Amino acid sequence: MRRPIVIVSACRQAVGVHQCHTAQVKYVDAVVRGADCAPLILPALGEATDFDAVLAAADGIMLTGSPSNLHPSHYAQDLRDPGLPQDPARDATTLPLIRAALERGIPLIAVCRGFQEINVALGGSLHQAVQEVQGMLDHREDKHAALDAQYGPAHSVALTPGGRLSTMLGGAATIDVNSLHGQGIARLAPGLVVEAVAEDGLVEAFSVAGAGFALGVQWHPEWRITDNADAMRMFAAFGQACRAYQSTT
Ligand SMILES: N[C@@H](CCC(=O)NCCCC(=O)O)C(=O)O
Repeated sequence: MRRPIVIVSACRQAVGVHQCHTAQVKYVDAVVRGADCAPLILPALGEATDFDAVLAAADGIMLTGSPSNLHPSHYAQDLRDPGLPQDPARDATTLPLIRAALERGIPLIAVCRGFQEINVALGGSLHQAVQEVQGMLDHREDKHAALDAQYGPAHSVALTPGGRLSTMLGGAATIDVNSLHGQGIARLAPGLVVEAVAEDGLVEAFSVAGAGFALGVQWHPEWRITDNADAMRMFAAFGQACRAYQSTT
């Protein structure tokens, strides 16, 4: 039997003088080495995407992180800091893709921006700068530190007892996670089930109620995935869900 095909979301950004569709190697590697699936990078074509054709080929979807932010018009707010990177082509690709994938029951795993995209696609909202919200921690990385420090453990999250993520991780109550984001969940979308929260109450992981496998995390399990037993378990469970979905099509 062939490996399940996992669609990996891309960003649209300039590399040198040219516009490119980009997906970081670590996200693609997580699909290969963590989930044992075959990745296909989906360009950020927005409305020009043939969603039916893409979803007919998909056994799973991986929504990646990105330095860019979702445009706040998608959750009815004005843009507070135009200096931060935006990616409207990615917004116009991933938001409809998420809704259509959930309708079809295609397994989803989402990291950081991808996690925020699921919340917004389903009607939730974001804090545009978590660190400016009273009582919240600064969840951003030190951009001057070495990469291993930026992606190293930053804080713990409490997992929902008996929840899908805790169960996936052998009943763990807390895990240490890295943290590289300025935005975060403000209003949780209807239908999302909290799977983990940070010390300041920020929702850091959720699943989608009633969906076969649809898990989003605010942290980066894909970083050095083969060295991270929890991350390998998460992606193995995702790969299993993709194989189960593939067997039904
Ligand atoms: N820009 C958003 C999303 C954060 C995010 O996805 N960070 C990842 C950065 C680079 C990487 O892909 O590793 C925010 O700031 O909240």
